Amino acid sequence: MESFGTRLHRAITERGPLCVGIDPHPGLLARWGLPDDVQGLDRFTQTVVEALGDRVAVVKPQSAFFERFGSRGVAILESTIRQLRDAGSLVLLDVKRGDIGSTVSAYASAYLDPSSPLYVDAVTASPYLGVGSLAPMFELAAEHGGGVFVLALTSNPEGAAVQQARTADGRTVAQTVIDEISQLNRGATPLGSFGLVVGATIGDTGHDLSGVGGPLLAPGLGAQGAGAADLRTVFGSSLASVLPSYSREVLSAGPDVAALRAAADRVLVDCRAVLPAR
Ligand SMILES: O=c1ccn([C@@H]2O[C@H](COP(=O)(O)O)[C@@H](O)[C@H]2O)c(=O)[nH]1
Repeated sequence: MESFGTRLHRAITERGPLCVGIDPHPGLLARWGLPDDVQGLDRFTQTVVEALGDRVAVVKPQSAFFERFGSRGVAILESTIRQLRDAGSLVLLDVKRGDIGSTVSAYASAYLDPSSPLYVDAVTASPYLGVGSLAPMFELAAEHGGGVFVLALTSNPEGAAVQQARTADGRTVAQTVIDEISQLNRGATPLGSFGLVVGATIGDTGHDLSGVGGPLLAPGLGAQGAGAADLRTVFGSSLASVLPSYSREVLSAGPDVAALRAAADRVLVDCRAVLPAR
């Protein structure tokens, strides 16, 4: 079975280095002329699937915006995941899960076991109960060709106080996460299956990302203020591993399908101007 890293590498080669998030904010639903209810959510996600499912390498539904409608919202998330995968996108579910290991096993089954209704190609995970507590996710991902993106240096301004705090050995908390994930990817080619989340908003923090060997998801572009040019400052010599991620910047072009496609094409051109050819 092909690893997630191999599948992601191919998707990026074929479709370009871009992840687009599905974040149906109430304000976006209103802007699209849709009600803030389950029908509005369904119409919104159907439109994004139609516009981008067959052209963007990775689509990242933000689970919170589906969960806020309860079981009917989660049912729409399930069908959205299936439709995106059928259309050829890799689906990265943004859920930022993390807990003690025995509970992480259940999260792993929920998202990374192919028999689950919420089965996706990859998930986001929080390492703040210890990177080791995420081991059940790493194991199930490896078994079934899935991926895990672990938060390292998040795009929000509050993240730095925790993530850039120094540990007893002098490394930052984030650097310890980076180093542990680098170990997991050792020897993987062309790309490891274990990624990191590093915000495009954080500037030059001096962290060493050169040995990660897996994808570096870069949210914070567009609505949070970072632009493609900021990727150079944040990632330096690791630019070749970056997967830029945009949500509101692209989604605000809807509901017209052609306009959504044009917005995704535009941000991809911006990113290609900065990232090495892949
Ligand atoms: O550090 C992080 C980690 C995750 N996110 C998520 O990405 C999108 C960003 O949406 P935009 O509309 O492009 O701002 C959203 O789902 C966040 O929860 C992040 O922003 N930063």
